[in-house]
Amino acid sequence: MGLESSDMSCFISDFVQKYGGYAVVDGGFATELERHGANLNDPLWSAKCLISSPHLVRRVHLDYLDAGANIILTASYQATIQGFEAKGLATEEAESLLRRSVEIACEAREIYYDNCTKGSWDLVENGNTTRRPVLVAASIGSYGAYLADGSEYSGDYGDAVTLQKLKDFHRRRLQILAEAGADLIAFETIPNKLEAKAYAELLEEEAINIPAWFSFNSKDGINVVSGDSILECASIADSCRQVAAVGINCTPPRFIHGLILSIRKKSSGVSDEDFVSYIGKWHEAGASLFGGCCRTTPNTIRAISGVLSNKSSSPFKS
Ligand code: MET
Ligand SMILES: [Zn+2]
Repeated sequence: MGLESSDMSCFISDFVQKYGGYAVVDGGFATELERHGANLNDPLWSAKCLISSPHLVRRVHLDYLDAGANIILTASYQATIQGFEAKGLATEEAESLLRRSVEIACEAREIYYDNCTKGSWDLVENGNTTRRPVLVAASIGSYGAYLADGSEYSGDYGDAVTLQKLKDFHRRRLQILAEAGADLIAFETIPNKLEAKAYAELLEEEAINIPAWFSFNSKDGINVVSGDSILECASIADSCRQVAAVGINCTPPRFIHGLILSIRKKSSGVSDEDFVSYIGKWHEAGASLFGGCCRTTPNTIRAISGVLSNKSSSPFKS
């Protein structure tokens, strides 16, 4: 898929507008892999399953689709060429695993579509029934995720990590994932301004022709984890023509409302009840993409999907 630049920045808003004013994103991928018995105690974390158990990756995508997600994120969050090479894989093998992460998500989507009993997920559009669409977002985790030292939650990479170093680190993976057949790129758990800038510059330099979303994480509800201003981070995203949405992930639900108000753009987002009790407020604050992250499960997503579909039948402020 390739889009004109104006189509890219409106891609998410057009999508949510067309399908009821919101979209449901999946929840914790690694969390659900572990629930199925995967041992992710490894520098590759969830991406380890791309090597050892691709069937489980497909299973987890299907769990989230069955739970009502209509945007699923690939298992590539912690999949990096450098990380695979550190395991002894050749560069070509590493690159093909990245492509595989997108293919597996697309396969799960096909299986899901095939299994949908007619009527259950159909939307009526201009009098015709259409299939409820599912988007595949290629996940890109931050440099800190590759380091596997928790620095995606501090945003502190040290002075040696420059803008150029981050761009060099991310460039090839971004190129591969953008050409692998995903509908969009999901940059997740962005902990600082520097990395947001690196992504924005790479999207431009590489002329990436699918849209992207930027998702930051926060531990105080005010700034991103590094202490950089969420507003400054969001404006880096805003000024990039390929960025179609800005949001928050892997952040305690109690912080999300304030952050949405700060960002004033689109947002994605731990007991299930807790999580779900916030959804209406987040929607009213202007968010339109709702999902989970670590420690959320298909049950969380089912509950979110339920709340939103009930709400959309009543007048909804946005
Ligand atoms: N999409 C990734 C996952 O759910 C994001 C993790 S945030 C540390 O495993
Ligand atoms: Zn997370």
